[in-house]
Amino acid sequence: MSSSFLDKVRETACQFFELPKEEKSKYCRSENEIEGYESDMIVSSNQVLDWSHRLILRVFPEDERRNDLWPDNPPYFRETLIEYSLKVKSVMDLLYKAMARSLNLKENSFSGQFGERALMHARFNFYPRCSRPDLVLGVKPHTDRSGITILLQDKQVEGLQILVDEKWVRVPVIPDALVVNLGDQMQIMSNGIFRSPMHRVVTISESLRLSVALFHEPEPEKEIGPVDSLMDDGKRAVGHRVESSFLDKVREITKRFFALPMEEKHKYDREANSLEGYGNDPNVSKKIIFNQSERILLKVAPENERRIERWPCNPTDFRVIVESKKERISVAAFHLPKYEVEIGPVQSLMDETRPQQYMRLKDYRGFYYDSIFQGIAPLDLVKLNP
Ligand SMILES: O=C(O)CCC(=O)C(=O)O
Ligand SMILES: [Fe+2]
Repeated sequence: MSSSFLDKVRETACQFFELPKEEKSKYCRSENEIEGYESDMIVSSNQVLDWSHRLILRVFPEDERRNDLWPDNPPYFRETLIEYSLKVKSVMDLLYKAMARSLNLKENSFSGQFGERALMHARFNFYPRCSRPDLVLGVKPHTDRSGITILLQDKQVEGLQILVDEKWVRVPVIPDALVVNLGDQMQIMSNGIFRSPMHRVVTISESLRLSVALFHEPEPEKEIGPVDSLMDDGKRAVGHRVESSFLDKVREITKRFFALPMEEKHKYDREANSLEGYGNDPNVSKKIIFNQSERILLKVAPENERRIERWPCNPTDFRVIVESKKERISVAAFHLPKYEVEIGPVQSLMDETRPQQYMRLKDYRGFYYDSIFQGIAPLDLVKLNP
């Protein structure tokens, strides 16, 4: 979608919210209905309100549009929303397929659950300036109930935050990027592998903020559920398609190896200049705190680079187990670019407002170990203008 088209969507929404109150109230939400225009801004002592105005409209199925609630003003509101929704829908279709493929599922495992009459709702959010941002939120913490939500954020003003490990993390404004959020129904269909994150919108006193969210969800009569192959007997998620009995074996040989007497484990010791073998953190700096843990690190692929003499023969099935599912367990877990290949930020993720943050580089290992010597985080070594 072109930058100018996304600007047009924002502009259209803005023009609606700028209409006089009486004009907007023609489209007011009635009690017990979802669609229409509404604002939560009546201040009440015992109700926690959202500091926002919003307009909610069902866009699909087409024959369920409440045309009486679609604004006539600005005049191109309708065509802009329809064009935008169709474009977003095709992005969503791609995402459902890609997410299924990433779990080795059939492409239609998720999209096939939505039905012919899947719903798409548009929610236009308008957050006025707020003199006490410490007291109110733009939107209270919630998860979306959708499959996927695609959010067009304000071009300049941040506000969205996501709860990650019990901390609120800001979602940055990247002009012309769309934010993809997964909703509860995606969490259900993926048997908990894809999460529907808790998020909220904070208010600020300096500027108003606008966002347009499109929510896509299955047709209400259709039963949805976790994709069969994402469940094993104990109904645990095994999206990686490795049977849980095999995972138990991996845990067991790992435990048995570490339970061996020290002399036995020392046979596989890491040599001074090598990463592979048994040991703990290389003791290279006084500044950093070492992990109090033992580990054994083995290169599994490429196959001809394995140092087989470092692979334990005890427990006897160690080599067989590590080897037998190599692609699924070890390679996927430690997948690195080839050391000779230069990597760097993707060009289209950099612009004037978000200049290049990290240098282009080859063989990150060098930086990684240098950083241990210097007692700093490795990413700080490769960050530009820290
Ligand atoms: O305004 C935003 O950035 C997010 C709004 C939101 O979470 C929602 O409409 O569900
Ligand atoms: Fe949301």
